Amino acid sequence: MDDTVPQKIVVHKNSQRGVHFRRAGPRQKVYFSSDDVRACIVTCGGLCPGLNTVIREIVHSLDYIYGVDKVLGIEGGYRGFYAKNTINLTPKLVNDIHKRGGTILGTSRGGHDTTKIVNSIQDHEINQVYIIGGDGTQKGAAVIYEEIRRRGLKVIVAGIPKTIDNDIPVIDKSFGFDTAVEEAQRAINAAHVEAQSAENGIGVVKLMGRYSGFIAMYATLASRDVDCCLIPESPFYLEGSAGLFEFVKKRLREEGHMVIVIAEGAGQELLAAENSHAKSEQDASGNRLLQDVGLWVSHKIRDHFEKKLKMPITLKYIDPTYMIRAVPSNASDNVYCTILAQSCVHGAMAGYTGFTSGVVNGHQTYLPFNRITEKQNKVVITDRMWARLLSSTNQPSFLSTKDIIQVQKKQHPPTQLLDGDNNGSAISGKQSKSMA
Ligand SMILES: Nc1ncnc2c1ncn2[C@@H]1O[C@H](COP(=O)(O)OP(=O)(O)O)[C@@H](O)[C@H]1O
Ligand SMILES: O=P(O)(O)OC[C@H]1O[C@](O)(COP(=O)(O)O)[C@@H](O)[C@@H]1O
Repeated sequence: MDDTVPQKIVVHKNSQRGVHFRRAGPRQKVYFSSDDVRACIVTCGGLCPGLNTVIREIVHSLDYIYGVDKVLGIEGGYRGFYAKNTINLTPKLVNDIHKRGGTILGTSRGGHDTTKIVNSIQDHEINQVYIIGGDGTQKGAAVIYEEIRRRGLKVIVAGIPKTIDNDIPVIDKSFGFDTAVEEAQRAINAAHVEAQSAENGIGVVKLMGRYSGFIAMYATLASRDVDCCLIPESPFYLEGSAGLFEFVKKRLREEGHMVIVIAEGAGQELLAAENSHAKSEQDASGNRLLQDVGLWVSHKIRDHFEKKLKMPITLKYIDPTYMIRAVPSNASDNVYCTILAQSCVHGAMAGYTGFTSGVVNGHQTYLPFNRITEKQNKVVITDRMWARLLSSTNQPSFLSTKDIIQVQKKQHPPTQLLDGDNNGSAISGKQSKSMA
């Protein structure tokens, strides 16, 4: 490895602007002339609008800006390095792909075998690896980077963070999130039309958000047709005077119809309590598989109103989750993907490695992988945005004063985001993943 440039990454809180970065530079420099670059791109984890746009922009930037024309696409996620063929990515081939959802390279969960992956990188004589994916993927990228260093290879590893859930910390937002919020409006609108047209009509819409309710929160705020938004960060309950059933009854009495938006990770503890023998299952990457809370809450509401209260309702449950995830990125996400991809290529061509490309407080930064994998971004239910949502829907907060104090303690740990300080207190929704 040629010259090593150790840099201290300082992250501090600035009262005006939140988290702010100084000299957030990665550590190694690995220089190449354009003629020598042989790059590859891989996409891993769940789908997200904008993946194709990022692939397109990496290929275009490498070719148009730096004259690099040897770019391989690794098919099918990490396991594609050792189990599949590669494809040559040319500017012409990728020209129109941003108009399509998904990823032209394919993706997968599990299958991260570091030795096989790095062997394959060596066999293909690849010296720039662009890795697009969520926190699991970026953890995988960090391991590949360490193995490359251990073997003393002259190979750059650069990441671009992806998750539709917007739960990657530090960065301003994840690409694809805006598109997801926009697309969710169509489902909410359909639920509203259905509910409005029936007697005691209730529309229930499930949106993605495994551990965080950002899509549900922003989709609710954007729509104005939503009467109640339920997210993983804000536990809710059904019975009692401040519970969901009572609120539904009140809204039906006042308005004659209502719409509930529920993030897929909400209320999982209620389902688990009812189903205590059910084995908790995981996907190939070690992510917990969720039970269908939308279906569950729909059944509960039906049972309560029709069987217990003998009150007729018309409930329609809409699950648009995969339809939302499959759409192409919208205009603003396309621009955002372009910024991330171009900056990532500039970083790699400037010789940096072991970084992921992200926008922080409006500034393009290169972040070490661990910065974005050590915790997860969550909706802070004692912050203004959630308060705005509560005011907008006028739904119950489902919280007592004691709960609020506990939430504040949990969500505002005393330590600031200074280097090394937050490792111990990191919250991880995907703890101790088992590798496939
Ligand atoms: N801790 C880890 N170390 C190495 N690889 C990992 C780790 N966690 C996940 N991966 C790999 O990253 C890929 C994507 O992870 P996954 O959790 O499915 O999606 P995401 O990247 O969107 O979080 C998978 O191939 C998985 O094997
Ligand atoms: O694609 P799968 O395996 O069904 O996973 C669905 C999950 O993927 C997500 O869309 C995003 O998860 P990742 O960030 O891990 O890719 C979640 O919202 C959802 O729970």
